[in-house]
Amino acid sequence: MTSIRIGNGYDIHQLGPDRPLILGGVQIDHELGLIGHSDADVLTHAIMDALLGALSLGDIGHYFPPTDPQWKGADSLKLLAQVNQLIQEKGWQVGNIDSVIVAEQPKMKPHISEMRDRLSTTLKVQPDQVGIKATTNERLGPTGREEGIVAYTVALLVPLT
Ligand SMILES: Nc1ccn([C@@H]2O[C@H](COP(=O)(O)O)[C@@H](O)[C@H]2O)c(=O)n1
Ligand SMILES: C[C@@]1(CO)OP(=O)(O)OP(=O)(O)OC[C@H]1O
Repeated sequence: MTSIRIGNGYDIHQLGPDRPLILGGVQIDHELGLIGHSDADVLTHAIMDALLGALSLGDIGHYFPPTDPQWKGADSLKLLAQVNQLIQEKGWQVGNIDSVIVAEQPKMKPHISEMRDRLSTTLKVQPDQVGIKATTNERLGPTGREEGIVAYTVALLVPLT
């Protein structure tokens, strides 16, 4: 019987005007926001894919199709709560997750503590089980040109106790 499972997740969303910038469930003041069918919370999407991937359960598009009007403007933290429920029903829980946000602007550092609080509450774990880091892309490529924001996540699952 396997006693740990690992998964990884990646997502990218385009930046544009007249959209909120929501990352890890936290709305951040910025002149541009992320474009998507849902609230386009790229960090929470990467986390969901990492959790699903750890149990070979497919990806978020399978559970929340971007073609389904039900998910228009969806609060991604609510989707994460559903994914967390699914992994718990399968007998697993989050051991820890670690994410990187790639964004030229704005500075994430002032918001990371609140993101960790919101995500850990949703995942029913402690904030120290949710790592979030940020980096610029040194002005290189689409993220460096501020055309979008990327997030990567690695997740470790342990048996539910
Ligand atoms: N959107 C961002 C990007 C970076 N940070 C913080 O700045 C540090 C330096 O970033 P470099 O890309 O120049 O290496 C990084 O370690 C983060 O602490 C940030 O808060 N928000
Ligand atoms: C959660 C969903 C729901 O439409 O969000 P989107 O904003 O479409 O974002 P994307 O990461 O392109 O695909 C995931 C979707 O399942």
